[in-house]
Amino acid sequence: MQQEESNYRFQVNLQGMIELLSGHLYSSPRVYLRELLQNGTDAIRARIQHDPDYEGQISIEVFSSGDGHHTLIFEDDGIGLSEAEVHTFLAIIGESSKRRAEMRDSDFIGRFGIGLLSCFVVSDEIVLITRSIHSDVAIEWRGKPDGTYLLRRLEGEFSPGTRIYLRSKLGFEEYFERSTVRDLCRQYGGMLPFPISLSDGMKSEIINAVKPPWLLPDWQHTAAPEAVLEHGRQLFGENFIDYIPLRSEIGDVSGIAFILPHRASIAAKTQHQVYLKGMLLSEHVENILPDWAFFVKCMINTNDLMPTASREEFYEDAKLAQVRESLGNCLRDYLVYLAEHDLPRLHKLIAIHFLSIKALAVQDDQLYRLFIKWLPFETSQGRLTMEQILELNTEIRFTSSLDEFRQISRVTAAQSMCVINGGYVFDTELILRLPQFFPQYEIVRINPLDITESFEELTIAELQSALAFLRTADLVLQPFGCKAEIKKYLPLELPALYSTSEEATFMRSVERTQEQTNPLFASILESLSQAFGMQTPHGQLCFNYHNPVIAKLVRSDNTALQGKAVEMIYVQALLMGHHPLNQQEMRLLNNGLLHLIELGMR
Ligand SMILES: Nc1ncnc2c1ncn2[C@@H]1O[C@H](COP(=O)(O)OP(=O)(O)OP(=O)(O)O)[C@@H](O)[C@H]1O
Repeated sequence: MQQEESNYRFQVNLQGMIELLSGHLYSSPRVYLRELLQNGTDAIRARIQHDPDYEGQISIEVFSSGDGHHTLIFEDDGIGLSEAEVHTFLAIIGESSKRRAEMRDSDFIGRFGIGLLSCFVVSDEIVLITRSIHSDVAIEWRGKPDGTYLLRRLEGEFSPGTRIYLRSKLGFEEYFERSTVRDLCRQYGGMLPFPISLSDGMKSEIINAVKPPWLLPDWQHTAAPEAVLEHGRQLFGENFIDYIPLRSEIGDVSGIAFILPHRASIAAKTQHQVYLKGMLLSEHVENILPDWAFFVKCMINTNDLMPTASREEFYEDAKLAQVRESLGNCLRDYLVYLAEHDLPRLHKLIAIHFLSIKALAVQDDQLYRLFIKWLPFETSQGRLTMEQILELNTEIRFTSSLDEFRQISRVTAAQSMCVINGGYVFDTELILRLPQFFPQYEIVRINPLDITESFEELTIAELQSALAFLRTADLVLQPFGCKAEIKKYLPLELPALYSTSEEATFMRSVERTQEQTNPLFASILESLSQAFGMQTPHGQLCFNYHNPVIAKLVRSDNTALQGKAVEMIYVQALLMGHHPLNQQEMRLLNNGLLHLIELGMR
């Protein structure tokens, strides 16, 4: 038997929708004012499509009724709504007049048809009085969060436009206070092109009268640089060192990038203030500039990027990627200009923001060629620019990790050997690219174990006298996976140098974790170290025969003293190389110290 089929319609539970929006889509109840400002602006822009000379405005009034509630009246003299439009656009969630074919939708900020619902987060009723420019009749619409609404035609004279009345919900009064409304209007609407007046019945003010100079046409030729920087200071509270105008035809983007007066971290992405068609989208947009541009803070307006429904970010699409590239090019062109025409300013910038420039030079040949000379690197002879390094050396030596650099920086410095620490971000990549631009230089990666090989050997007689000591040292060091060596090197004050390979440093950290972790993980790590074959010695302690204490120790016939001294020198060498100590080594240090104290007291 065939069942009869019936057609039903989906229903929307409006209360549920409001909870969804307020709990998940909107970051705060404050956005209700943003949505009102956006609808008012869109309505004026729609009216201008009919009358290009029209100059619209928005006015807001706030007052408190004696019962503790507050009321906000929001009025625009935009296009208004007819009775039929009220039924369609206000009563159907998701309907928006701004996606209609007859409207030039690129003028509008709204598009999803849900923004007005944000008013229910702060008010139990939305009362809207509107008259369309195409109709003589004004309509009153009263919407409730339970999904019902009342509609009536109003008698009397009304000029075209829309007025919205909101009464504060219990607990949401603060969002209606004059000072809050003023701050929110400034924050969201400070850059809107139409005047926004705010009044509390006693005092009235235009809250967006003063605009930043860079929003004026031709500002680059007319505005004084100090005035631009001063405006940046007021906006972001920083004394920026310079600014760069930004422009991208794709996305119709314009704005300004201020150069930060302090070093910025790559990890903490700079957040920019971004506007969409003059309305603040967010003060925390991170993805509008390339990753390397962490030395600037921007204020940007776009007329042609797609906001997400929360209206706090942009869709990560191909257009956004192109905008990012164009804005990156503005910054890049500025740097190139400085390199060619204004070196003092470039040096000032590099002194603070060399990391950004390194990030850029790594991926861009032209910038590499332009900037590499002035970029600073840490070397065993102190901080030097690449130009200074190239002047002093024909062979460019570097270590690829900070650990390795720390192991050898003191000894290499003492032999007047320049070794660059390639352990910092971008540095090894920059060094490896050198031969591409300076083929006359040879690049050598230094392994700390190689350094000891270049030290002066002991004479046969000296070596014979040191054999007993070396045997004792080997016995002491064996449990620590370390073998003893003895050579002559500078600086004299250094008694011994601990060196190890990168893999062995890794294995030391595995061993330390093994000590601290639970038995299961420890056994996994154990099998890992076996797989790496790390049971054989992986470190080397090279004693310095030039050091007077070592020379004496080698000649001593007190084996017990020699053993204790080797333990302490080993731990000291580890600490000097910034190698963290494991439990066994900690014990060695503690016992050794106590032993010394005891000796002193005897
Ligand atoms: N002040 C106003 N003047 C004229 N029409 C308005 C006004 N406010 C709202 N509307 C009408 O109500 C519709 C729904 O508004 P709502 O704010 O919910 O969504 P939207 O602005 O279209 O899109 P979005 O959700 O992206 O903000 C609008 O498309 C518009 O037609």
